[in-house]
Amino acid sequence: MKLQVAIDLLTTEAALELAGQVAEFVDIIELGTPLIKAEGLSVITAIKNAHPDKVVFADLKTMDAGELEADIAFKAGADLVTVLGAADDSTIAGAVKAAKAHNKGVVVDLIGIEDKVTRAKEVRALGAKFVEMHAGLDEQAKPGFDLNGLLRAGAEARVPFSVAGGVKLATIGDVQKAGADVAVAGGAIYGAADPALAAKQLRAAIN
Ligand SMILES: O=C([C@H](O)CO)[C@H](O)[C@H](O)COP(=O)(O)O
Repeated sequence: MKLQVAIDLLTTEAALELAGQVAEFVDIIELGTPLIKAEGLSVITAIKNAHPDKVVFADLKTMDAGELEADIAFKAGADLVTVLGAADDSTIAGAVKAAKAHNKGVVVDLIGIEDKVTRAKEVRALGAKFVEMHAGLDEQAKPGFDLNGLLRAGAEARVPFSVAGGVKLATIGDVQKAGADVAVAGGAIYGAADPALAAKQLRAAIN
């Protein structure tokens, strides 16, 4: 299973610093949606230039204009971009078209989708490289939230998937047992007192 760090910080400077601390322990570096909104596509270029050997994941959460949005992110240096599962099939197909043109990939984020299993199969057929079983920061903050629903959906869908939703040291083993291809950890790394140690421990837990 691969490890993806989600950088939900707000400046390129802070993102570069965090990426520098944790890159050796992760496979994929995600530029979070708030970071891309704050800094623009230039943050993608800055991270790719600093870490050309890593997969750079631009969490665009595209909802429309799939081909156009994916194209500009790939041109900026992204290897993977996200499109929302709630988007029209034509939006997802458009992003996949751009990915094929650049030899890159589209990840479909199933945040907010009720029937994640059905939609996962549909978007995989449209050409998604993998789907993200995702509970966002707001959903995680609701009382009683846990990862189990995401893990069940991932195991049931039988398509390549990642899990994102507050994954931490105590839960990353469950993500791996569920058969995920990628575990995403944001707050567990960037919110830690020692992000490098947190990333190292997450990596060690899945090796
Ligand atoms: O995608 C995310 C969220 O929507 C804000 O951009 C997070 O990066 C993702 O949820 C992973 O972060 P954690 O949940 O803090 O692990």
